[in-house]
Amino acid sequence: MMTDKSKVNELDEKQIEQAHLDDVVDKIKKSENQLREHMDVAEEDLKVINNAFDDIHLGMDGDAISMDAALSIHQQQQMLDERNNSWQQSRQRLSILKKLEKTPFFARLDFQEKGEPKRETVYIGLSSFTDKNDHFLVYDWRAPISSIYYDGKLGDVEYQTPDGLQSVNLFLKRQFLVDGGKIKAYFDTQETIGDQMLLEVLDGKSSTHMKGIVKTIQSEQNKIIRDTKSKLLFVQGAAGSGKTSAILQRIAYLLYQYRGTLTSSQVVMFSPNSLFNDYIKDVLPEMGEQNMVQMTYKQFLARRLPNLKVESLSQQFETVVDSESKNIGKFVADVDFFKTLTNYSKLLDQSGMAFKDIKFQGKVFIPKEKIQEIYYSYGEQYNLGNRIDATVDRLIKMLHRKIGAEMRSNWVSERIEDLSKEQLQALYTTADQEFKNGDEEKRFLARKIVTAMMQGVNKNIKHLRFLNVATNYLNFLKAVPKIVDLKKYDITITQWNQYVDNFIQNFNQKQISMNDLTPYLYLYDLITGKHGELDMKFVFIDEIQDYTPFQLAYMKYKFPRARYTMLGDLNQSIFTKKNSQTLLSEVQSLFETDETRVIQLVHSYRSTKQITDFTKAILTNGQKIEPFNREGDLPNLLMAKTEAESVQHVIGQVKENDKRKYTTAIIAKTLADAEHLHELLKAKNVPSTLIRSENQRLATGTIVLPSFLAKGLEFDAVIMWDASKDKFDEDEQQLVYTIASRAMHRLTITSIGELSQLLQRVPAEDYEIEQNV
Ligand SMILES: Nc1ncnc2c1ncn2[C@@H]1O[C@H](COP(=O)(O)OP(=O)(O)OP(=O)(O)O)[C@@H](O)[C@H]1O
Repeated sequence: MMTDKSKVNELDEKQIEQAHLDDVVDKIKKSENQLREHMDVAEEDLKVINNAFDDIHLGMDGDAISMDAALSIHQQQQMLDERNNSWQQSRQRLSILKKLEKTPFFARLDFQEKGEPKRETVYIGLSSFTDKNDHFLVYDWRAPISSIYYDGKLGDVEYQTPDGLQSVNLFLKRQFLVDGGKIKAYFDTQETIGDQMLLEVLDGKSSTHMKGIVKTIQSEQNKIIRDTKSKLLFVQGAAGSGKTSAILQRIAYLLYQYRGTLTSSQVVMFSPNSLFNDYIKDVLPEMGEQNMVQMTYKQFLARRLPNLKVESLSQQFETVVDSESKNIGKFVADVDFFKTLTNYSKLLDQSGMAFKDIKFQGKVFIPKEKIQEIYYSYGEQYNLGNRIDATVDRLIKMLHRKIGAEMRSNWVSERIEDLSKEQLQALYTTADQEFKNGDEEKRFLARKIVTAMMQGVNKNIKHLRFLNVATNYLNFLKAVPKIVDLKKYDITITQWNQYVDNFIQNFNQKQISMNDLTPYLYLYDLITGKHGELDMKFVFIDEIQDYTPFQLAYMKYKFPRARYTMLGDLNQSIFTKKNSQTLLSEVQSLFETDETRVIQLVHSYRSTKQITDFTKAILTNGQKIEPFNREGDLPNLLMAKTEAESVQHVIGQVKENDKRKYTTAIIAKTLADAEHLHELLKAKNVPSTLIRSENQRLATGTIVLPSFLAKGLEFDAVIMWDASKDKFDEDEQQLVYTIASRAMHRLTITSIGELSQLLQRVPAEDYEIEQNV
């Protein structure tokens, strides 16, 4: 209990803080005004320069341009760029100040540096703000000193500065809840970020876009955010433990830390699907930073093979694999297979590379045997990359010689004779081009015609179309049983041959599976000698459990100089199923041990304690999960006898959720299930939006979506549709877990007839059964 006196003190204290906040807001507003004036001036300048530009252009007659005018244009252009930049910067700063104006700071630290006589007080906010004497009124949350807000306890603490470790004695850590410039409450906390503040934040409603978490970053998350040493930072985190949140803050941190040397285009994030991209796209801009490059792994690869159709998410998810194919699936997804392919490519240095004829007008122009001869005429000191460059040079020279020969062929003379006046004019360099004699003119025209005709051949050579990548890949697949002892992987020769046949069949229909796509492109890169993207500095891979070790090895090859942050939840492997448990060790094998750091996040922040307890019980052999203490209803199970009854249950639950202002996502196992349910709801006049593909946007209101699109997302309320007996196989517990763990406040399970075996093992006290709703 607080005494009356301390209450009075607290009131006074709050007023003092409010007065300070008002003062800071005042200064921010002044600063905004100055910026606006500055922008007005820059805009005026831009207009003046632009007008002057027009004058110069008007002053130029014809194409004769004087040296003076050229210089003047150059100067004007420079001035234009400068003013433009300064205008852009002011605009950016202004938008940050606008945010700061609403919540100038969210924390305060009182401390004394070792060896300094005085105590200091600093305030922490979204961005630094200084008054005119360069005195810091607010420190950026990413500044070195701010880390003690997230990390340490009170007392002696340390933080990292550019000059090394700094020790301070921390007396006070205060958090503010600010809304519209008013301090609603403040909490003094002893430890790291207090639970009270976090509870306030987590109790809020979900939206179609993710929010930032700067005010309440947890100390374990802070480790991820501020790591600048590791080459590989591997984060295993339970569902809802803030992995995605932490990496977005990490990107903001890195952009701040390496300001001037790192741009947002040197940071790439691979995310599970495009829906998810849309979901997180506001987080960085809201922190005043630009978004990184963002794509899905499939987009990254498929853009290179526009003529091949790559298996879709839904196909990938719904393909039923028998145990034989599982072994092969595992084998071709492994790091060992990556190494096998790498070694095979070295053999191609000596012999065996397959080529295609270069054709011209449907006829063989340079036969593949000739190309092969050229290719292997280069000695051992050549590798695949410069061997191909040398071959291209030779082929282009051959092409030029062929142009000379071809000019004398009959079809060229005939073509020249048939040329109309207009066509002739188009070929001449100038309208009144003169020639010594008819022969010279004919030669000129013949060269023009043949060169134009050969343009295609020229392009094909330069684009390496003479390489037969498909045949090379096929040769490799066929050679596999000779290079690898397939028995070790429980694969028979017949099974392997069947697999190769399938690949061919698919390929002939211009289709390729996700599993085959990466090895195919890897071989492509090896034989064309393509370098990776050397400029990429940070690569983030979310939902790592859905990648195969082969794919990760390939990424490392594509971005050889980057630092990697990989995060995921081995409990949520919905595409690779059980194989993922060994993923960590396979990934680690790609990096040096002393460059690798593994961090585990075990606290789940998304869901109420009741929901987390329920979801935890689904996993028989899962990673560690600890619920955060936020209370809510027990998950409810609605059991129906018929489908019609179950639909009524869903409708009833949606209504109840609506009353509580919860948005509901109804998650069905497959796309077909989701479509079917959507129809059933429509027939009952219950409005809902069906999310059918990853290219759609999340809508507000009730949505229906298949499980594989729910990845990474969260909703106030989740209804799991049709968790009936035999709906899920034993090895699909991770999928069931993923679906259930999307719920923040309310989780409902429906079943028709008996309940799924996977849910029967959840202890009865973890949920309520409602038979007739
Ligand atoms: N430190 C924090 N402060 C406030 N909210 C947090 C914090 N950490 C996580 N959250 C919230 O918890 C929820 C889950 O976070 P996030 O989506 O980042 O988790 P995740 O580990 O990526 O989950 P999943 O693996 O299930 O996709 C989000 O609503 C996020 O805002």
